This record gives sequence, structure tokens and C-alpha cells, in this order.
Amino acid sequence: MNIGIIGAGAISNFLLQKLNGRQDIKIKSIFVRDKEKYQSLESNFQVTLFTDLDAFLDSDIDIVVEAADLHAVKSLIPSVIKRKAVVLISIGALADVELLKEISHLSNEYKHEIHLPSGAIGGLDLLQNAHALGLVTGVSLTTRKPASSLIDEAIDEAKVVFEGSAIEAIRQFPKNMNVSIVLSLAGIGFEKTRVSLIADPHIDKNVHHIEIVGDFGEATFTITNNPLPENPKTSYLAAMSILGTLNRLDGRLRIGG
Ligand SMILES: NC(=O)C1=CN([C@@H]2O[C@H](COP(=O)(O)OP(=O)(O)OC[C@H]3O[C@@H](n4cnc5c(N)ncnc54)[C@H](OP(=O)(O)O)[C@@H]3O)[C@@H](O)[C@H]2O)C=CC1
Ligand SMILES: O=C([O-])CC(=O)C(=O)O
Repeated sequence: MNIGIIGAGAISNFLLQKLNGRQDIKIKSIFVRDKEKYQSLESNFQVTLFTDLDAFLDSDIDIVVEAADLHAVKSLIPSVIKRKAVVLISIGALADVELLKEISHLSNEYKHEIHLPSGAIGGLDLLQNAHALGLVTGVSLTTRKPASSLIDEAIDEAKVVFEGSAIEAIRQFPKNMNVSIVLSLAGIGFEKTRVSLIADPHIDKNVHHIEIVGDFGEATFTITNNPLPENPKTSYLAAMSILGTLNRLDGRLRIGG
């Protein structure tokens, strides 16, 4: 399987390093805004950089991985999905219901799948199963990140910087709250999924605590994530979840779900 990636930041670099030398899954093409800035990737990883979207999509790729930002999803993915299946990680973009409708419609029309990895969290299989009959009554996410990932001011004590719905969380923290939107999509929606976000000056991990309540019973998950050094806002597991999605696409054994 040949991959084209949009974006060349922390997640893309992780994927380039981890897939380097693999024969079954190869990154061939990267779509960037500034070729000069990322030129060294071409020689380091034997990839081709593109700034023209059509040329990128015409290159020898089977699937596109988006690892850029919410704006890139909005401006590029409606064109991409007409030509290729996509793996999206800036899932917060889909809190824009018009965009979600448009991309879903194009996905059906052009028969290209949209894959949403679980990113920096887990438990989405359980949530989807529990929600299958609409009998989940509550979903909450409490995220605790190093203060410097969330706010500019210096603080001595942990501080709640946001409490409210998932939709408002991604509006206020677009680089930190993609997890709240994938959780909403798997479960009870953007308004009903409740979010608390805590800036903590005493931690160096990204911690996501999820509570789910429904007719099935109750579930809690705490994921204590190591951050990616290149972008500490982003957890290691978010990048790994893309790799997991690509690995599973290539195989025939389906586990969980
Ligand atoms: N679903 C989840 O659980 C998680 C999602 N994320 C999301 O994943 C995305 C990537 O994260 P990460 O790698 O850490 O981010 P980085 O900031 O490290 O890298 C982003 C890259 O995307 C590029 N980019 C932005 N817009 C465009 C565009 N229109 N066209 C081409 N390239 C573009 C940037 O290039 P340039 O140099 O030109 O700015 C940069 O190379 C983010 O949206 C982040 O919020 C992160 C963690 C968890
Ligand atoms: O990587 C994380 O821990 C979560 C994150 O940034 C996001 O969901 O946007």
C-alpha cells in the first residue's frame, strides 16, 4: 500500500521514521505548503514533495493520510475524497456539520472510505457497541495536559481552562481537543459529550479520562500519554493509531469493534 501524507510535522515525521524500510506500507508522497522548508525529507526518506494537490493525487499513492490541521481538512479533503480513501487525524474539523455532510456524501458518491483513527484515546469500540441501540446516557472526557500546551500564562497550580460541550471545546482548543470530536462521533454527539480541560504545570503527560454510562453499565478509561517530542501537544498514541489503522487496512483479521 502506497501512502500520501498531507502535512510534514510531528505525526508525519513519526510515520516516516516508523515506516522507513517497510515493504508492505510505503510513504511515497507528501503534500506541503512550503517545499523548501521540508526539502530534506526527500533525500532522508525517499519521498516526493508536492505543493500542487492534483499532482499529489496523480502520484503513485493508494490512500491519503491527513496529518495537518482543521483548515487543511476543510480546504483539501472534499477534493481528495473524490480521488482516494482518506485517514483523517484532525478529526475536530468534522464538528463542522456542513463539512461532515459534504465529505460523507462525497465518500458515498465516489466510493472512497473515510477512516477515523482513535487518536490519543481508546474505548471507541465499546462506546459504539453500547450506543448501537441509542442507550448510552452519558459520555464525559476530562483531559489534563501540561499547562504550556494549553495556555500562555505561567501558573503554579492546576487550573480548569474549559468546561462545556465537545463542540465548544474544539472551537476554543482546536489543536488539543480532536479527541472530544471522535468521542462525540462514536457516541452521543457534539453537544451532549461533556468536556473538562485542565492545564497542569506539574505534569509532562497528556492524560485523557473517559467515563461512559448507559444501559450496558459503566466504563471508565484513563490514557496517560507520552507526548511526541517534536510537538508535545500531540500524544505518541495519536501517531501510533494512524499506523494501527493502516496495518489493519492491509490485513484480513478484524479484532474488536
Ligand atoms: N485525533 C487525535 O487524537 C489527535 C489529532 N491531532 C491533530 O493532528 C494534526 C497533526 O498534528 P501534528 O503532526 O502534531 O502537528 P504539527 O503542528 O507538528 O504539524 C502540522 C503539519 O501540517 C502542515 N500543514 C498545515 N496545514 C497544511 C496545509 N493546508 N497543507 C499542507 N500542510 C499543512 C504544517 O506545515 P507548515 O509548516 O506549512 O505549517 C505542518 O507540517 C493536528 O491537527 C493535531 O491537532 C493531534 C493529536 C491527537
Ligand atoms: O494528542 C492528544 O493527547 C490529544 C490532542 O492533542 C487532540 O485531541 O487534539
